[in-house]
Amino acid sequence: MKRLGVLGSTGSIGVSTLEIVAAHPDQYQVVSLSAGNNLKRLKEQIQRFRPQVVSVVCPDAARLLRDELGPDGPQVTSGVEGLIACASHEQIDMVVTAVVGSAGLVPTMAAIEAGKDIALANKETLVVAGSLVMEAVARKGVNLYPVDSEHSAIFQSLEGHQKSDVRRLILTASGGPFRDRPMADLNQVTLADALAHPNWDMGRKITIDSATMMNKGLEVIEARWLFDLPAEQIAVHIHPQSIVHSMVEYVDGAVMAQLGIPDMKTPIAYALSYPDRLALDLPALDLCALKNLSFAEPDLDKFPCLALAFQALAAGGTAPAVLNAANEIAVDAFLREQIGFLDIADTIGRVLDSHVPNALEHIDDALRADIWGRQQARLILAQKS
Ligand SMILES: NC(=O)C1=CN([C@@H]2O[C@H](COP(=O)(O)OP(=O)(O)OC[C@H]3O[C@@H](n4cnc5c(N)ncnc54)[C@H](OP(=O)(O)O)[C@@H]3O)[C@@H](O)[C@H]2O)C=CC1
Ligand SMILES: CC(=O)[C@@H](O)[C@H](O)COP(=O)(O)O
Ligand SMILES: [Mn+2]
Repeated sequence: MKRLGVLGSTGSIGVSTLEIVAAHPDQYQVVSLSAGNNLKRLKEQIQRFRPQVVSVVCPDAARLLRDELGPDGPQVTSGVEGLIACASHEQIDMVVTAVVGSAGLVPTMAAIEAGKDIALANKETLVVAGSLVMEAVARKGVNLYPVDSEHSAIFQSLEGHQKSDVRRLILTASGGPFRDRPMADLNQVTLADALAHPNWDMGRKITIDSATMMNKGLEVIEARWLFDLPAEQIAVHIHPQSIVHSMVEYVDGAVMAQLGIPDMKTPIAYALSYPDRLALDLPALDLCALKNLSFAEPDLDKFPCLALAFQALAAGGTAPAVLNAANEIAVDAFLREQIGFLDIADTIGRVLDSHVPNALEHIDDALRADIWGRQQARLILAQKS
């Protein structure tokens, strides 16, 4: 029996994780659940999974929930302290980090410091402080398994091989909803257009990241830290079908890939059950029905966010944390329909260009850069309105 903490249980990854748990009650038990503001869904999950501790963002919501659940309910916590409590409860073996954004960093670090294994969906954690997170993982001797589909594919394609034999990692990208739109049209696209991902059903923030291709930029930085390889050995290929989830090219020319239907349950389950495989009730990949699997270089002029991510990775130190912070603010403004699609990349580029990176020696350096990047992005957005 593996005992789980699920951070971000009310979101897309969180719900898929709990569906896997529900299908394998003899193998997984839920110790903690953390939500943001979706109390209705959290209450349903509490009924179903009977956790010992839960957290929500607002203290007022926590008070209401505590009153409603009564003395027989779980411990109800809130804010960052609540996330930390859900990440480090003594009975937890593994924490699934499915919170969105840099809010995932502090609880993920708390889980690592408490000796928990990590199933990492929250890519922003590695973007903001990858070197520090991976140093903590090594120091505490815990396991960190990727949930992100591309990184799970690379993890699987690396099994049984040596890092020194890798020529490059090839991350596949769908290209998002605007892959085939002329660049000149991108100033007119709507929120609804950007939320219409061609292949994946995901939360709103990552769906916009896919439309700008910042998602792939964040994933390049995530791969750099997860697999300890420099940016020069990480390539991105547009693969519209999202069937080949990513690849590893070896020095002898062999290319190892992982294929599957685009459903996050497969990589989530592998992170939960590694090195075993869980039986999942998913449709098989119908190889004979695949008429075309294509690959192409990304267009960095049309998708400047991807270039900005490479720029931040090359700058190092606090630059990726600033890139991520500016992206979170700009995407939030786009989701509120306060800015246009092209304003996202413009804002991030201007924030990044005004940043002089500092060294990342402590988690506080990353958190300070995160705050600074948010402030700068808000200033730029205020000038736009
Ligand atoms: N969805 C996918 O297929 C994939 C997602 N990922 C990554 O996984 C992470 C989660 O993505 P996804 O599930 O799509 O996102 P969702 O938006 O669907 O879910 C996010 C979860 O985090 C909670 N949350 C949001 N903000 C906060 C906060 N400040 N403090 C605490 N909790 C918060 C939400 O709570 P509530 O809803 O209750 O407000 C929700 O439970 C992201 O980092 C994403 O990049 C990676 C690969 C694929
Ligand atoms: C499912 C997953 O891992 C997402 O990160 C997905 O890859 C997004 O698709 P894009 O390739 O369009 O960014
Ligand atoms: Mn991904």
